[in-house]
Amino acid sequence: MDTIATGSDSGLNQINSEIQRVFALQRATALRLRQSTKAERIAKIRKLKAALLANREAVIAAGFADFGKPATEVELTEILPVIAEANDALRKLGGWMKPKKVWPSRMAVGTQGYMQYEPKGRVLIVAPWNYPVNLSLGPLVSALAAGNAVIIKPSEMTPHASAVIGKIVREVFTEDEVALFEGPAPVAQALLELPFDHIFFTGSPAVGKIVMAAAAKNLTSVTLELGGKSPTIVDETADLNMAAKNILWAKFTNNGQTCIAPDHIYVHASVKDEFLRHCIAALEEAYGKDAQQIDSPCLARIVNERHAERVKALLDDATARGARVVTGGQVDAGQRYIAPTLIDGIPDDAKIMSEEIFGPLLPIISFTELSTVIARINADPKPLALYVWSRKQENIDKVMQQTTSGGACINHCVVQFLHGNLPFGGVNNSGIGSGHGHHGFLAFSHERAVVRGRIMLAKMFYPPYTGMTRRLVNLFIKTV
Ligand SMILES: NC(=O)c1ccc[n+]([C@@H]2O[C@H](COP(=O)([O-])OP(=O)(O)OC[C@H]3O[C@@H](n4cnc5c(N)ncnc54)[C@H](O)[C@@H]3O)[C@@H](O)[C@H]2O)c1
Repeated sequence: MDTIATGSDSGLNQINSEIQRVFALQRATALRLRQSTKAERIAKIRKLKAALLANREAVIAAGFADFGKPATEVELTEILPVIAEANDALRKLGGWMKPKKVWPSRMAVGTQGYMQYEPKGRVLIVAPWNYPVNLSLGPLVSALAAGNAVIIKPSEMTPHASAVIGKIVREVFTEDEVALFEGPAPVAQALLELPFDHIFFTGSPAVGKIVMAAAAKNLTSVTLELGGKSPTIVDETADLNMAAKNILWAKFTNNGQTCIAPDHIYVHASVKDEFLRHCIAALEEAYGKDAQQIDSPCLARIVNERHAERVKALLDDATARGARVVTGGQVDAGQRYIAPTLIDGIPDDAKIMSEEIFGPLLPIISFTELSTVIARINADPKPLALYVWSRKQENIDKVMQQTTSGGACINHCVVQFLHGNLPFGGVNNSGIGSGHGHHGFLAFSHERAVVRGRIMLAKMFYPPYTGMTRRLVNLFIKTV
């Protein structure tokens, strides 16, 4: 599929007919997979895992070729999460697949009820570029665990990663089981016209809306894993050294191009200077002093020129409006490099305060009243993640009870993604539904409600309706 040039109308027509052919082919497979056993699904996940490990060096090379990503970071953020997802499914799939019995409710006395987990059928996974392997193959594990036929559309922005993902998929699966179509947005749009049984999309809220609108035409269910601005709060009681190190690790891994990276920091005014000193020390320890950082082997690059310009424009806009660069700020357009940058004194109307940054810029905003921070967070679209650093339970409770976000960490950042027993997802603008572990299995399954009749109490309500029927209904209304 990747050999077809998608830039021309004829290329797009060709890929469109390929998409239709594979989608039609997957119909029979999806029907057959309804009866797939635990052993069959496990065999597929094992093969996928083995192929990923066998292609480990190629994945590392792709990460470097696409955006200069350090090998350790590729292993930590691209390979390890998929292996963890696969191992979790391998260990627990039997339990997940087993029908779950429920007690009869009062209205259903005399019956036996259970939930049966069925594969949704033919599912589409659309992935972004920032963790291309993790966010294609992670959901693929869940889709296979649930017994689906799958089409994957990776991002066109990381072509080397897409090529490796395609190679792995073709090594392990026949196209009726799992197929992959590379290409730009029109390829995704051609896929979105098809009546898939589920779409699992990871990307921006703007494209998420396009996906949901397209899905609505076929009443296809969606999981939308989106982005946004994830706020981080550091109060006056926080362990500033630990907070600085952890926040900067979470922010500058992948050069800030992480959906759950701390987007901006609210720090209590009384500890701001000390926190900044810890941040500068932590940056120097991780990447060297300001001018040396460009040569650090631990910093990835911005994915392409367009994004490098977008991030630089956010920085320029903020400084033009009076913001101060605390550290960083160096730009090397040729290398798509922007230094890890802390910015202070940003006016509220700066673009960086409303757009998802998705790059190595970290605004630091001081506060004196926690309630004003909470009000600001609640005035913005609901974030994907929220982080609070504090040793005061009252403050933690206040933040956790008065705000919302897809996920949250207290005295930690980003590890909610790695916690396989928690649902990973957003809320409204940052996403709909969730993935990972059992929640990923459920996203790709239909939870079918089944009732088996035993004692036929419903006959009390059969017509012809008599005074007795009416009295029984009234009795139920009072007692149910
Ligand atoms: N919630 C999460 O798990 C998560 C993870 C990673 C990234 N993200 C978010 O993803 C965004 C960055 O990734 P991106 O730039 O690749 O996102 P994107 O929305 O631009 O693209 C995602 C996918 O959608 C496709 N696409 C682009 N335009 C389309 C269109 N008009 N119609 C149909 N499909 C289209 C792309 O080809 C790509 O495969 C950020 O907002 C980030 O926060 C979220």
